Amino acid sequence: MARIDIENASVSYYLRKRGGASGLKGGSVGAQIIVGKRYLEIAALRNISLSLKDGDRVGLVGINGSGKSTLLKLCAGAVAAQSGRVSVEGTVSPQFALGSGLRPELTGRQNAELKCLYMRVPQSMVSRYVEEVKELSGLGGYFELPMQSYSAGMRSRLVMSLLRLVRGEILIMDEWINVADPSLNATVGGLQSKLIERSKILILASHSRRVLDDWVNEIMWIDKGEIRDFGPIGDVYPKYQKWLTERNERK
Ligand SMILES: Nc1ncnc2c1ncn2[C@@H]1O[C@H](COP(=O)(O)OP(=O)(O)OP(=O)(O)O)[C@@H](O)[C@H]1O
Repeated sequence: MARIDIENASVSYYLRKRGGASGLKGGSVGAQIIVGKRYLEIAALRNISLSLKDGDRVGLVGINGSGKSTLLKLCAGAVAAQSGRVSVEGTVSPQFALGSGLRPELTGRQNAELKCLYMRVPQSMVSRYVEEVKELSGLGGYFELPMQSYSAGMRSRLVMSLLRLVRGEILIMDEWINVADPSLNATVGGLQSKLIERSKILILASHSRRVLDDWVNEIMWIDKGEIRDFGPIGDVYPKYQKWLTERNERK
């Protein structure tokens, strides 16, 4: 049984203030910037409440900077709420930031081993998983060379293949991964589908209606760090789309 219960949670990022406050007034995207004496506060999420249980498949929509990734991070325990309550039952497997923490001086294999550590892969399964990452990546001998010797496409192959390390009951995805190389696309797509089918709760942020239609049944619309609407995809998505169109016309 997996559950996510969030009550009235707010998350802000704090930045040290440099220079004056002029020019910091709102743009058309992003959270409100609150100017303090020494710090700037970016109020990324404000009073969020939600309750998810087994079988829930939720898509997050919202324009750039509305707070989708921050909400995913909150559910994954990667950021803390400054106020409110967050309770998560079940193993969480974030798919976001697969490429973060990789080190160019290490080989593909060493990076995959390091990633196993970050993603809490049980020790007994590490060598099998690393071999599977190697197989998936198609990098062959390059898997044993430092990542700094890879081409951009080879690096992205390594990152995509790390998807094999994602496990858990609660699957948290920041965008569906589409790979530039068609020879890897079907494999990565298949891997993502399998992960979703096995998960108990799915939260997927995406700007693509097609991806959302395929995988979620409910939509949460986030705007300036607040939940603007939450419900069946057929109800909420058209409202969001209409709002987007009107917003673009006003520009
Ligand atoms: N590490 C950070 N430090 C400071 N501010 C941040 C940080 N991460 C996000 N923010 C700010 O928090 C707000 C919400 O950002 P978030 O990344 O959650 O939005 P998003 O909806 O996922 O955006 P996008 O669709 O562009 O990926 C934005 O105003 C952003 O500038």
